[in-house]
Amino acid sequence: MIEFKNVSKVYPNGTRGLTNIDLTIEEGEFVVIVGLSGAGKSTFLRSVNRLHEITEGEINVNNKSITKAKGKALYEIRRDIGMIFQNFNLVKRSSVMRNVLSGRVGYHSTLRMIFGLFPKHDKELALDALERVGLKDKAYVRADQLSGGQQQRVSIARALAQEAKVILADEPVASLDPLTTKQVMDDLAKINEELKITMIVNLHSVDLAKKYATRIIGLKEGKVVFDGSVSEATDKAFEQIYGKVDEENVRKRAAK
Ligand SMILES: Nc1ncnc2c1ncn2[C@@H]1O[C@H](COP(=O)(O)OP(=O)(O)OP(=O)(O)O)[C@@H](O)[C@H]1O
Repeated sequence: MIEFKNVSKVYPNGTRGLTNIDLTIEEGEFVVIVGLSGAGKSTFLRSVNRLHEITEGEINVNNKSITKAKGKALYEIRRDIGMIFQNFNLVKRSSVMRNVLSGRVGYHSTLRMIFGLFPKHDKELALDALERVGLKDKAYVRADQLSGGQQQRVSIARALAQEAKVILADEPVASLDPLTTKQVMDDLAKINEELKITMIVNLHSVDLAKKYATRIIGLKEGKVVFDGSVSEATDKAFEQIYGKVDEENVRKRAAK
C-alpha cells in the first residue's frame, strides 16, 4: 500500500512539482498516471521511492514512512520497489543474466557483489523472471544485442528478480513502436495479475491507460484532477479537464 499524505514538492528553483496530493494506492492495483507534459507524472512516481525528495507531507510504503526512513530502514523499503525507465537503464555491455541479477544486489553485502558472487537461488530467480517475460533463451546474450522491447522486458525481469512488491514504470513504452508497446504492457499486466505486484505506470497515452489500468489518476499542474476507474475515465471527462488533446501530437512531442 502506498499512501500520499498531503504531499507537495517544490523544486529548488521554485517550480511546483506536486501540490497537496492525498491518496492511497492499494496492493495489487494497476494505476496509470496520465497528464500533459510537465503535469508532474515523473515527480509523482519518483517521490514514491525518494528518487525525488518531497518538500511537504509524507509518503508511506506498506505502512512505513519512506519520507522519514534513514539508512538501513530506507534501504529495506526501497528493496521492495522496482523501477522501470523509458531508456531501460541496462548495463548494455553486460549479459542479460547479469542485468537481471543486478536486481538482487540489495540482498547481499557489498563485498560479495564486487566479486559478482550471486548464490544459486538468485540465479534461479533470475531465470524464472526471464522465463516470465519470454526471454530465458537470451540469458547469456549481451543486453545491447536485444531490441528495444526486449531490453525493456529485461528491465521488467530485473524488477521481478528483485522480488519487488511495487513496480514504478516511468514512461516504459515511450520509445517503443506499437507492437512492442503491446508486448511490454501485456507483460506488466500479466505480472500484476499473476503476482499481484502493484503497478504505478506513467503514460502519455490515455488510450493505453484505459486498456491496461484498473485506476487512472490524472494530473494537471501538479494536482490530482481525476482519480477513478477506467469506466469513469470517459473522453468527455478528460476533455473537460485537459481540453481537446490531440493524441498524435502528444506522441510526436514525446518522441522528440
Ligand atoms: N529538476 C527540476 N528542477 C526544476 N523543475 C523541475 C525539475 N524536474 C521537473 N521540474 C518541473 O516540475 C514540473 C513537473 O515535471 P515532471 O517531469 O514531473 O512532469 P511530467 O508530467 O513527468 O512531464 P513529461 O511527461 O514531460 O515527462 C514541470 O513544471 C517541470 O518543468
